[in-house]
Amino acid sequence: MANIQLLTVLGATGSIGESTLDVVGRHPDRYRVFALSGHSRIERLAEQCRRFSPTYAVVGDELAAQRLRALLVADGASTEVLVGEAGLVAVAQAPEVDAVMAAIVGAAGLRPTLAAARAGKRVLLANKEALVMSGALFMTAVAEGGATLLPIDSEHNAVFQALPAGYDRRPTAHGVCRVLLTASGGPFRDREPATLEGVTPEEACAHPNWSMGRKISVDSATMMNKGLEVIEAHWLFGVPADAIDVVVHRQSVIHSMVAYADGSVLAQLGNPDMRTPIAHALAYPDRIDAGVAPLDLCAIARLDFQAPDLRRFPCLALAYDALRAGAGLPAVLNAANEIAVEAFLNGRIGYLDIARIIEATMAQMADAGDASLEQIESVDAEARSRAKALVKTRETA
Ligand SMILES: NC(=O)C1=CN([C@@H]2O[C@H](COP(=O)(O)OP(=O)(O)OC[C@H]3O[C@@H](n4cnc5c(N)ncnc54)[C@H](OP(=O)(O)O)[C@@H]3O)[C@@H](O)[C@H]2O)C=CC1
Ligand SMILES: CC(=O)[C@@H](O)[C@H](O)COP(=O)(O)O
Ligand SMILES: [Mn+2]
Repeated sequence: MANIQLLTVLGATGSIGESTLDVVGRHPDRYRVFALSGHSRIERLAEQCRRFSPTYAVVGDELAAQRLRALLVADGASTEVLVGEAGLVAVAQAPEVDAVMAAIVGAAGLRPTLAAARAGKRVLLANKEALVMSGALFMTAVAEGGATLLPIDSEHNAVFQALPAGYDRRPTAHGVCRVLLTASGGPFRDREPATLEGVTPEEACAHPNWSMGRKISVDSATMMNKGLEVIEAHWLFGVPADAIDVVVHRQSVIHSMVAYADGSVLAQLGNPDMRTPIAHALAYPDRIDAGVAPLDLCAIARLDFQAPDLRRFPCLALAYDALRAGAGLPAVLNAANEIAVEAFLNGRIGYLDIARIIEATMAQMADAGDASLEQIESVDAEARSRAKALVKTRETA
């Protein structure tokens, strides 16, 4: 029997957080929860505290902390409530913690995830934006902190499973030629761009295969999600942009592939349920029950593949551009995307404005650097402010 692992779940109230707690709840003999974090869903966080009795819960501000404390006192719970980024960093790097699930959405997760890496934790990385923003710095933190980095993103978890044991980010040394990331194509994969001007946030969030938070659902619709994943794959596996392909595979059954020098292509398959990569990373190298139904290939019957249409999905091309440009451009891309997606979800701009705003922000910040965390955060702040100004011009257009 493995030792009991003590876990911090950052972003516990979200889609990945809930799936993580579902898997953890199936294995009380393997996992205990040290800390949970939430942001707006305070009642849900209180319910999770009731179920998992963490030592700490973290929320964004003092008002939310007061609400949570009142709910916990009514339950007679002993969970202590911490506040803000300092609280997130504290529970990510606490000496007692073995593993940190990094499942906050967006740049808000950067500092706590970096703290977990620097403290040498087993980092279960869902928060792809943190890695996209700070790639070189983040991978240095993992190496210097002695952390174990395990990908949760379904494609990267699949690639990790298809790579040889002991893979050390040197593709040619291991006979790895290409990484093939599969993409569902999202809800608009069969639509002509000219028909997308007036699509609503609800339509964009209606992913054909996965149930996810709203930000990543819009990213899947624009295929910026795949663009972020190309950059994520570059940093995780040391593969250059030219050796990372995107293959549209509408069934989301093959989660990604690795092509080798001898012509072999290794794939990982499974039902589209995030509890599989979560359970894989939690238990690695063991295998545990994730509560996921077995894959029925005969019922699925066929698997389709096609090349992505970059005219239909300009965000994917912008992400390749940012990766090839290097330095701070991925952080600019990410920040502009976060602002544009939020504006779209709030009904302030149209769907097609998302790519236009990102492209214009990147053009304005072609010299952005990434030499330090402070520089990355200042690039992030400047890109947000420029993207917000562009949102204003499109709002009134
Ligand atoms: N969902 C999925 O299947 C997949 C997700 N990912 C990645 O995982 C991450 C999480 O995605 P997902 O679970 O879908 O997102 P959700 O929106 O469902 O959850 C996000 C989590 O982050 C919290 N949060 C939001 N804003 C802040 C903030 N400013 N400070 C601190 N915490 C905050 C939310 O709290 P609250 O809800 O209380 O407001 C929630 O716990 C993303 O980076 C996404 O790209 C990767 C692969 C698959
Ligand atoms: C589940 C997961 O990992 C998501 O990132 C998923 O990949 C979204 O699907 P597409 O981006 O392929 O539409
Ligand atoms: Mn993914």
